[in-house]
Amino acid sequence: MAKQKFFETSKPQETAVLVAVPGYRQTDEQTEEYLDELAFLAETAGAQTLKRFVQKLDKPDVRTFVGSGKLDEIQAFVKEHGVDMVIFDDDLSPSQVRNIEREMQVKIVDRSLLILDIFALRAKTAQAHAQVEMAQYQYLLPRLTNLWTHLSKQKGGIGMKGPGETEIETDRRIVRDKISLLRERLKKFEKQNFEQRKARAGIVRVALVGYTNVGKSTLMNLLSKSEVFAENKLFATVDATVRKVVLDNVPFLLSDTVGFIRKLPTKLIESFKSTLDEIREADLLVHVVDVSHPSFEDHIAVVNETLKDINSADKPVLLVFNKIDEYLKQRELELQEENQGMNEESEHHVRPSIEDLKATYMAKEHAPAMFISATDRLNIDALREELQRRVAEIHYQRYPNNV
Ligand SMILES: Nc1nc2c(ncn2[C@@H]2O[C@H](COP(=O)(O)OP(=O)(O)OP(=O)(O)O)[C@@H](O)[C@H]2O)c(=O)[nH]1
Ligand SMILES: [Mg+2]
Repeated sequence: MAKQKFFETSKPQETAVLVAVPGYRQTDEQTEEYLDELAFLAETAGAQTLKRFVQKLDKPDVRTFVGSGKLDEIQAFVKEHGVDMVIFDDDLSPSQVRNIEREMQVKIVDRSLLILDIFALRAKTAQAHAQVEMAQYQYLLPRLTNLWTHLSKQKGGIGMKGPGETEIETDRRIVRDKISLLRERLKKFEKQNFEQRKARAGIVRVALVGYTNVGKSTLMNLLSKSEVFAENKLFATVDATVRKVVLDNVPFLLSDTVGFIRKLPTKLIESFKSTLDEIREADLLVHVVDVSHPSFEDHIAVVNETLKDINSADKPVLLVFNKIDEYLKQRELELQEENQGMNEESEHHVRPSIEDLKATYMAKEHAPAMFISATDRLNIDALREELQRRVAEIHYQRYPNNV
């Protein structure tokens, strides 16, 4: 494993261009933000973004996703700069991939493939590896093309770290066999998980959920004094981690889970069944939000939608706004700019104070919302207290006599 990592990082960085086809209702600001996120995903996977292409269309082109004029424009740039891959902000149909590949003769990567690639890099346990591999095979099955096979052998790199080049080049039947084999392996893991969960029966379970890169693992480490990998990249965590935490004599299990992201197909998330089970079986969800992110409200909506998709929308939630250190820093800058009259003509405005935000969210959710900084340890005691209060409540509801 370590050896392979070393090999990957020592490779020259791959280059990419990004392509988005926003509908007419999407604002330019949103499009830019979404592309920022896609560039961050590409960077996490190890590719440097050289240019972004945007084409506003009612609906993506059925054949080639973008119109033929745009395709020519992209191709000219790709040729001129020797770009390694074209990354699309949406999922492409197998035939779209084939058509675009035929024209461009470079790697075509869509959003799911990029995310799967990051998952493959990040998976640590045998179970997570098997889950990612399963998702990759399912993704690849309808997309096995000659060019793909050819390129993967030649180039390797992003989108090609998949289930091994040798398998891709063989026919679909072998891939299908591989899928059934993995399914059997995953079943065994699930049986083990089930046994583990039986052993944990009775103890209150809390799951950290949220958009990717919001600070779930950092908070997990802080609350459970463990050492889960946290880093400023997307999807640092792919495996579920569970730790026992005791707050003022009240024990509970805390689990860290894979982050959510917009446009993540539920089918793809579904292959992370063990992580999702941690969420589905939790008594309380701690929804962590990166309040310093300009689109944090969109992120909250994405997480709520995803929770709905995995049938976990009706669970009690404690909303935790993290990174207030960064939020306050940004606000300070905005206030300074305002005082200096620097942003009169721009639409830039100062974000609300933490107190105002708190009032808004508490009114909206009818429940306490916490505002913390996991790295600067701000309001962590208050969070611990609230967490303990909520856990104790659940515990006593379940065991009324055990006071
Ligand atoms: N400024 C600031 N940064 C933070 C805070 N909490 C976490 N971070 C940083 O945010 C980045 C992401 O943190 P993680 O804990 O890996 O986030 P995560 O939600 O587990 O991310 P995934 O596992 O990728 O979904 C890291 O660089 C952290 O150091 C905070 O309170 N303030
Ligand atoms: Mg994490």
